[in-house]
Amino acid sequence: MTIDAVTKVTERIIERSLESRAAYLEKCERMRSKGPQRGQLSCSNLAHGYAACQTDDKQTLRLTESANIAIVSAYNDMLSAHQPLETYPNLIKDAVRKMGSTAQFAGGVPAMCDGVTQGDTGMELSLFSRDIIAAATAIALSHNMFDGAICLGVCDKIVPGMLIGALSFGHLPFLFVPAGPMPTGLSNADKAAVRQRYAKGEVSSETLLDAESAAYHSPGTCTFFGTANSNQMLMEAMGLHIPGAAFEPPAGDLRPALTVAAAEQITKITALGNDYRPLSQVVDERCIVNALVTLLATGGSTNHAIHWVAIAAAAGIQIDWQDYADLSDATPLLTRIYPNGTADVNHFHAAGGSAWVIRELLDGGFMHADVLTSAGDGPRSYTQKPVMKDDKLIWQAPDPALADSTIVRSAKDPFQTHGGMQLLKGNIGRSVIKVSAVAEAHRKITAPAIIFHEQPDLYRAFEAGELDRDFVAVVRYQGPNANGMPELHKLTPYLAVLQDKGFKVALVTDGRMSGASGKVPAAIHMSPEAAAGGAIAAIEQGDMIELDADAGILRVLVDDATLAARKVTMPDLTHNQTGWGRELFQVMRDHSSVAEQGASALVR
Ligand SMILES: O=C(O)[C@H](O)[C@@H](O)[C@H](O)[C@H](O)COP(=O)(O)O
Ligand code: SF4
Repeated sequence: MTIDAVTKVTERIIERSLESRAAYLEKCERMRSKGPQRGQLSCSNLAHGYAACQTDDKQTLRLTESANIAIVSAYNDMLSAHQPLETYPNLIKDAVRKMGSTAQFAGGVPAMCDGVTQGDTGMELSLFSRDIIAAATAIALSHNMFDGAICLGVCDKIVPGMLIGALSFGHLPFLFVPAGPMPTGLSNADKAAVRQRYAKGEVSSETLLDAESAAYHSPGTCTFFGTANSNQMLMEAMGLHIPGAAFEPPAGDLRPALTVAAAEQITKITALGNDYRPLSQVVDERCIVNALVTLLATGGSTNHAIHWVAIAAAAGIQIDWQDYADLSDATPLLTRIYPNGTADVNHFHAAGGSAWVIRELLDGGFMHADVLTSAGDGPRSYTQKPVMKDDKLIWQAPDPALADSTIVRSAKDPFQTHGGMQLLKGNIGRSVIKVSAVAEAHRKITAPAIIFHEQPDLYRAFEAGELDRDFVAVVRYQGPNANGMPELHKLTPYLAVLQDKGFKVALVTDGRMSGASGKVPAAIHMSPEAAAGGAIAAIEQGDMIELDADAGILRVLVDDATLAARKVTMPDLTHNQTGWGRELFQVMRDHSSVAEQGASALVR
């Protein structure tokens, strides 16, 4: 039985989405009704489609009795989280062939590492790379040779982009296959401490590099609960993984067994069999609410206040930040994983992991239990953890003896009675803040504004000693129309040093923060953005800004008439519109929707 607030928000979303959802489902039915995809192709199309296949595969593909599975992969050597994916396609092909079906590597999608681009120009392409990934996924699937698909991807914009692209083929079933976290190295807290010491000039860049290299040291996803690991948690909650695939490490025999299990499962759930599970039926309004509740219960990435709006829209479902806020008010915080605590995702997994969270949310009535999933039998199957027993993959409940109460809590005794995210309203616009990572003492601040138009301006002011005081950093012209809405996570060590010195500091921006950003209160995704004439552009040096995260208030203490009468001079933004590929993204900056609608140039 779902609790009232979850039911209320779900019904509100269904109501709001009636028309768009019906149109989406009609489109998917139109694609399905044409029958097995390759059966619609001409002889020439089909021959081209299997020209490079092995002879026995060609014979199988000439017929339409067995499934042909698309593999779409975000493999590259740049993302530690994606490097292990290199070997997965052949594992999948062999497993599918053993099922009497075929699999083809349908296409690759690009994947950017936000850790490599953080604070650098490349970060200005990051958000829009999600839409490029969505389009690349559609290009891979456009060959219409397929009855189902497996998507290999993990990181920030990649899973959202692949899911948006997959939803354009909602008549097909999909499974998402990750590679798992890297082993724990230098703890996230120790890494952050070295960064702060570097910001204060106390250690050399050599020492900093040693610390960063000890934190990020091998294949696998980085171990903070940022956007990538939030993706994995939400894929479990939406039933788009093989249960428990999220946080098993890349090494060892479980990971390949889970990948083979995904290959076997996808061949069973196509329209050619009798257990058809199209993506359009899995991703419905209740599934989206299950994802939001799980995000809020785990203090997941604020980027999902943008990505899941775009994903929902791709399924004809309309959600907004009030939905997040109302669900957050009703959802208990069940985990403390860095930046919301000191444990990392490996510790979380050992303490019970995704299975624990989903069990607590289902038992507490916070998640819809009666929904279709791509594997198992509804979300309840995702309350089990995979183990190898006598070389066989089986699932069992997490061991209660391992449930470390500093990392995971029951819904009856949570860390907080409300979730990790808050909607902020006021005379500057609408923004969001992740409260799960901000200490109570720092959630309320009234202080003068200091205006910045570029991240380095803040570093320079810090180094010049100009910031040793209470202030609210207003970092603007960082929205999608301005420069592609980069994450401003490089500001964290500087602001954290000032907070540790005892100053009351906060950040207000129309840009983003990383899912790994934490202890400094940051009102982000300000809509409308400065470059679109938002009120954030009219804030002047010294204006008093009031932020009350718990009350959901953010305002500049200037009367409306004065604020409206202010003349705003738009800074010259042309310098960040060319170089390092940015000229290729102008059309996306020009046509992006606002953050609260998913900040997309493709999905509406
Ligand atoms: O949203 C996220 O989770 C971040 O974009 C993350 O993917 C990025 O890599 C951070 O920069 C990591 O944190 P550090 O920069 O602190 O290593
Ligand atoms: S989690 Fe972030 S930093 Fe780590 S590989 Fe993925 S994108 Fe890069």
